[in-house]
Amino acid sequence: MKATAQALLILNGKGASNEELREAVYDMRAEGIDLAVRVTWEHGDAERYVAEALELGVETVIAGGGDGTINEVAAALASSSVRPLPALGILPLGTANDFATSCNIPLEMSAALKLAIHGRAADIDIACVNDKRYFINMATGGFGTRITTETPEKLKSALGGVSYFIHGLLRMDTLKADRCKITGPDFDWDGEALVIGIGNGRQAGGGQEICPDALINDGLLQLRLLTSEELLPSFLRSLLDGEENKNIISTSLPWLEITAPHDMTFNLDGEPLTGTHFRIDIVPNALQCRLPPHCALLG
Ligand SMILES: Nc1ncnc2c1ncn2[C@@H]1O[C@H](COP(=O)(O)OP(=O)(O)OP(=O)(O)O)[C@@H](O)[C@H]1O
Ligand SMILES: [Mg+2]
Repeated sequence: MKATAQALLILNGKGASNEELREAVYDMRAEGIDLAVRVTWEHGDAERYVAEALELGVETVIAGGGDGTINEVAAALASSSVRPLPALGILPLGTANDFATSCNIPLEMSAALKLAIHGRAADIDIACVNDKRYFINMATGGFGTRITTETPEKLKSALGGVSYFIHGLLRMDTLKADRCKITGPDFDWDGEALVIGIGNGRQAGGGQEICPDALINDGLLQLRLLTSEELLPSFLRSLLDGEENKNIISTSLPWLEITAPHDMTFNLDGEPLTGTHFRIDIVPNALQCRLPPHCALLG
């Protein structure tokens, strides 16, 4: 008979040398938890390990990494037809950890691993893009996109989440508005957008609350648009002051479509997708995720 693991941890190779994690894994095993660990080297590895986890029939698949790693694991689970699906656990080991932080998941390894294995699983939504890609946290276009795709690896590891913000400010000269059309149920907008945030979760770019009203279990996406009549410095100021800004359009929708005359790049949980047409649908209750009882993103 095949031995079954209770949990499989899919660890982004960038976090493989973390000693605190190693101890937390050994402690968990000492408690009798059958916890297997797999380490990724590049994009695509996580998907194969999710397939292995489904084959093993584990109760929990744990994504150890940043938003990109959570994205790969969540997408592989959401696109599977296996039922029941294992629950998703999260170990924050990325640079910004926007999803984990906004879900109040502890950053300390042993507490995070305990939650990932023993925590209560809540139904959560995921967003599907063009029927093939997914995001669990946020899709950003415009300014935010350039920040996250162009922040050099070295700056990222030296400064952590703050580096996105600083680097973004340094590159303000390269900022261009994207002309596009956005439609959804009872929603129609056409114009120049500086920043487009589509949130299942709330924050991106290392702690910036782009979609402050988003919930991960309401069956909706919060769309926030900064139109280009606004100058960026005053936008940043209004973000800091929490003021209402007349050039920010905000609405919540179960789906939306974006079309642009030229290629636009969206960042899906920090990983880029370029095209001229994006159809984004929320998939309600697509996954079960082990979250703290005080998770701010559960409605
Ligand atoms: N061993 C590895 N070394 C470097 N990159 C890897 C490795 N394994 C996977 N990757 C890549 O890492 C990216 C995901 O990184 P992830 O988002 O988890 O961390 P991060 O970007 O540092 O954190 P955050 O998104 O929270 O800022 C994916 O593009 C994936 O292909
Ligand atoms: Mg990332």
